[in-house]
Amino acid sequence: MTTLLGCIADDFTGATDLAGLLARSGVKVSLRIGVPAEPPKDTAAFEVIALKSRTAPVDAAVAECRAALAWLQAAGAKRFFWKYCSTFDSTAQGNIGPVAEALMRDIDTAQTIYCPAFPENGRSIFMGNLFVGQQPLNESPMKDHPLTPMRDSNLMRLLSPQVTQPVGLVDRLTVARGAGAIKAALAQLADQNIAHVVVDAVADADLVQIASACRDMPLMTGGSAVAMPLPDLYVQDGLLSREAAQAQVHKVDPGAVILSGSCSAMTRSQVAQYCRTAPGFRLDPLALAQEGAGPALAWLAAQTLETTPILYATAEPDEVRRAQHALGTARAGDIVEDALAQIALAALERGRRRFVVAGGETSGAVTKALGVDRLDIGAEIAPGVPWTYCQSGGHSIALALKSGNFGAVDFFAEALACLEAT
Ligand SMILES: Nc1ncnc2c1ncn2[C@@H]1O[C@H](COP(=O)(O)OP(=O)(O)O)[C@@H](O)[C@H]1O
Ligand SMILES: O=C(O)[C@@H](O)C(=O)COP(=O)(O)O
Repeated sequence: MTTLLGCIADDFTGATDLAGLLARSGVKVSLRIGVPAEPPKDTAAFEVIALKSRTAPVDAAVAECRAALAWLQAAGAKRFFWKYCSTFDSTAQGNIGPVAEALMRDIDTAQTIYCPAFPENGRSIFMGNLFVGQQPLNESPMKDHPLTPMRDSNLMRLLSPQVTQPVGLVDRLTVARGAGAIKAALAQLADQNIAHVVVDAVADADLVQIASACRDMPLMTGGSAVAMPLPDLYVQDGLLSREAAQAQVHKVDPGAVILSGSCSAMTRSQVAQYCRTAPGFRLDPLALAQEGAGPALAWLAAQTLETTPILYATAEPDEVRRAQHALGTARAGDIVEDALAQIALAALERGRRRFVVAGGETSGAVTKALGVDRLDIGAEIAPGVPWTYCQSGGHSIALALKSGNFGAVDFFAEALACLEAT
């Protein structure tokens, strides 16, 4: 069917997060890995294109997102959603702002909103400041992220250097007055030529009002949660019928592996918890730089298919800094991503069909290595982390791509149990 909402996500965990939240309403959501080479065919009402552009050079990220936009326009979409991290992961150069401005130019629209709030996962925005739980972003563990350390909590200050046009705010006091007040505030800001508007939200009810106010905007931007109300609003508006829904039921053989390249605080606890009861192999970037992934691959080969081993580069911030100092930040990340990608392929060759991957960049590397081009969305393990199903090397496989900070401490065991139960 004609695509109603065309979504572009800057990383793969973000894409499954968004697809999972849209799918909660029961509508069909299609998730493509990278910009499809073929013109649109068999498209869904909600199309999500997953890119690995979060930490790419600005020009490359902009070019890739514009290509994704062109594909979604060819699929018939007139409304678009630019999905980035609920912790606004970006550098002073981008890529959130430059991509938004390029998309606005191509779509020919003068204003967009920025709302990374995700209350279910503890991300809220008040007076333009982003909080992670009770901590301002810059005091949260995101201050130590290996690739995009977040050292400011103010979204207007973070966004301004990334864009050429003025940045404004619709604050919580306005949002609390509902969709009409939000619309009026946006119109007033548009009269002042404010192109980029951060919108406060501290609870799901705020997001419903924001989505309601902005549902006809050609471009919305944010985390997944502000897009979640859109399917129901489109149904209310008569744009979509519930019949579009289709349950995704897939059978996937057993044999699982857990791969973690996330160094986020939550992933560190999850890895430590899982290692208490399961075989684990720690990947050290310095050792990988010298001897490659050989020892990890040999270790994996010695594990029986009945156990679910974990291979992880997950490390404390001081260890990450040591590796980055010795190897350079980008190279340290690439070495780890490359090793985990090789390990994923070896696991597939050895009969493992269920993959739990922690980390957005890591998920991008693993998914690319597995040659996956389209994912179906399955059961949600934790808010923002669904199981997904796809084909790799002629096999049906299941992939759970976990954002660094998502999931509870038992996430890995829960993910495996969730798949058994479906
Ligand atoms: N021990 C380590 N030292 C340096 N970099 C690491 C280490 N472990 C993982 N990395 C890199 O850190 C980055 C983590 O990013 P990502 O996978 O997106 O996780 P998250 O979802 O937590 O942001 C990846 O590029 C990964 O390769
Ligand atoms: O919005 C979010 O927090 C996630 O969907 C997301 O983008 C996570 O990125 P990583 O933490 O890098 O996995």
